[in-house]
Amino acid sequence: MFRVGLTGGIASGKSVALARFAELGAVTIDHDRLARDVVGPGTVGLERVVEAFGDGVLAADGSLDRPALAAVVFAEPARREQLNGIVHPEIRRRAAEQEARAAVADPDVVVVHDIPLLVETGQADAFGLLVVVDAPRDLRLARMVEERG
Ligand SMILES: CC(C)(COP(=O)(O)OP(=O)(O)OC[C@H]1O[C@@H](n2cnc3c(N)ncnc32)[C@H](O)[C@@H]1O)[C@@H](O)C(=O)NCCC(=O)NCCS
Ligand SMILES: Nc1ncnc2c1ncn2[C@@H]1O[C@H](COP(=O)(O)OP(=O)(O)OP(=O)(O)O)[C@@H](O)[C@H]1O
Repeated sequence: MFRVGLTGGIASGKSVALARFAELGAVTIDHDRLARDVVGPGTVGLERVVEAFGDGVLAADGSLDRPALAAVVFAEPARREQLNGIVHPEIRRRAAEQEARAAVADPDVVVVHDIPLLVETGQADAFGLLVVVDAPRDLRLARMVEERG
C-alpha cells in the first residue's frame, strides 16, 4: 500500500483533485465527509457533542446545528480543542478501517486521504507523499462567494 495525504486551503480544489485520483484508480478517503458522518443522527459522536456543548447545538429535527456549533468553537480555541478531542479520534478510527479494508482487497493499492487540517493536526509524517492543492486567495474567495454565498 502507498499512502498519499492531500491537503490545501478552503475552496482550493481538494475535492476536484481527490476525484481525479479516484478516476486514476486510487482508493480515496474524504476526512471532511467522515467529520460529518461521526456526528450524524444517532451516533455516539453526536451524543457526546451534545453532552459537551448542550442542547443549543441540536436542530429541531435532532440533527447537529452546524452553524450553532461553529459559532461556539470558532469563537473560543479551548472549545474547538474540546470538539476536536471528541471527533478527531473517531474520524481517524474510521479512516484507518477503510484503509485496512482497501489494503486487504489489494496490497498494492494507493490510498489518498483528503485532510483539510493535515499539517495542523501533525499528520504530515504519516504519508509517503503529500500533495498540497493551492489556488490564489482571491480565486478561492470568489469561488466561495459564488457557490456558498
Ligand atoms: C464546527 C463545525 C460543526 C462547523 O461546521 P460547518 O459546516 O459550519 O463548517 P465546515 O466544517 O465547512 O468548516 C469551515 C471551515 O473551518 C475549518 N475548520 C473546521 N473544523 C476545524 C477545526 N477543528 N479547527 C480549525 N479549523 C476548522 C474548515 O477547514 C473550513 O475551512 C465543523 O467544522 C466540525 O465539526 N469541525 C470539527 C471537525 C474537524 O476538525 N473538521 C475538519 C476537517 S477533518
Ligand atoms: N483546477 C480548477 N480549475 C477551475 N475550477 C476549479 C479547479 N479546481 C477546483 N475548481 C472549482 O473550485 C471550487 C472549489 O473546489 P473544491 O470543492 O474541489 O475545493 P475544496 O478544496 O475541496 O473545498 P473545501 O475546502 O470547501 O472542501 C469548485 O467549484 C471547483 O469546481
